[in-house]
Amino acid sequence: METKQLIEQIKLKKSFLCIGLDVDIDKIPSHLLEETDPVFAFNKAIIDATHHLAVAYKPNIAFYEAYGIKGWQSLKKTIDYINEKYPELFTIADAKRGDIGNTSTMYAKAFFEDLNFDSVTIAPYMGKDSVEPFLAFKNKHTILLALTSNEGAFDFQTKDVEGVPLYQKVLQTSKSYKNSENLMYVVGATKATYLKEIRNIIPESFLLVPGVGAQGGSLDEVCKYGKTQNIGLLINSSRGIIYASKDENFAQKAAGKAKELQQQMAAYL
Ligand SMILES: O=c1ccn([C@@H]2O[C@H](COP(=O)(O)O)[C@@H](O)[C@H]2O)c(=O)[nH]1
Repeated sequence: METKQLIEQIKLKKSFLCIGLDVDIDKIPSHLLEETDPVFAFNKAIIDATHHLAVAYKPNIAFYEAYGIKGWQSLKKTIDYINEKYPELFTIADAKRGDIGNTSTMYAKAFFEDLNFDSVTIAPYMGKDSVEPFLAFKNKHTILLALTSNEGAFDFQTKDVEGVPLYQKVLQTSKSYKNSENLMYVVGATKATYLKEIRNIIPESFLLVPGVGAQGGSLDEVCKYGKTQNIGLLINSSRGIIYASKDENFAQKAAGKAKELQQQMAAYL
């Protein structure tokens, strides 16, 4: 998907909500366990109930890999369902990959060609030749970890490197990569105050912002410091939406939680 289509959807839906499909079989309603593929049944119900309130969906790949072949099949069915029924939705494989170039190319093929995601999250630690194979794909987006939402972000990401914090070095250096127009970045909602500095370096790039809801980040703070003219934000909530209820009406309850966030977002559009 081209960035301009994503921006059109944000304006149309008055939403920059990304719903995280982090499906833990122990947390889904028990009646779904009778289905042939409970994870897909859960995702399908959540997507059908919330697609008008969100512009993006982000399955975290760990939640599928944890169930082996079955998990990968559930992931494939989920992405195929979105691409066929709701092609206007932006899809993110939260996989945090990155390796030597030869291997990164195969990761890129897996997520962009075989699964047909619009974007994938990448760890920047191995540098330019580990990121550029992802950037080579037209109309696909590489979402580089910049400043993550967890406490451990302070172990390395904020440490000084040649006079600037490492996360700022990642932002600056990545701008020189080939096809850098295909870059987006991850910045945690729990680090909202850093967004002012971040916007000085990357004024227009889209940011994937996890950490509202279960991790306690504030949507208003993120918008205050990180919003651009085109919004430039995809704010993710996973557990806070998908586990709103364990009852038969779980999808409607999830839609209620998504609507709360969408209405907050509408005020900025
Ligand atoms: O810095 C980061 C990067 C990725 N994540 C992922 O986002 C979701 C957040 O889930 P919640 O349930 O809304 O807390 C999850 O998949 C994380 O692995 C992140 O939280 N922070």
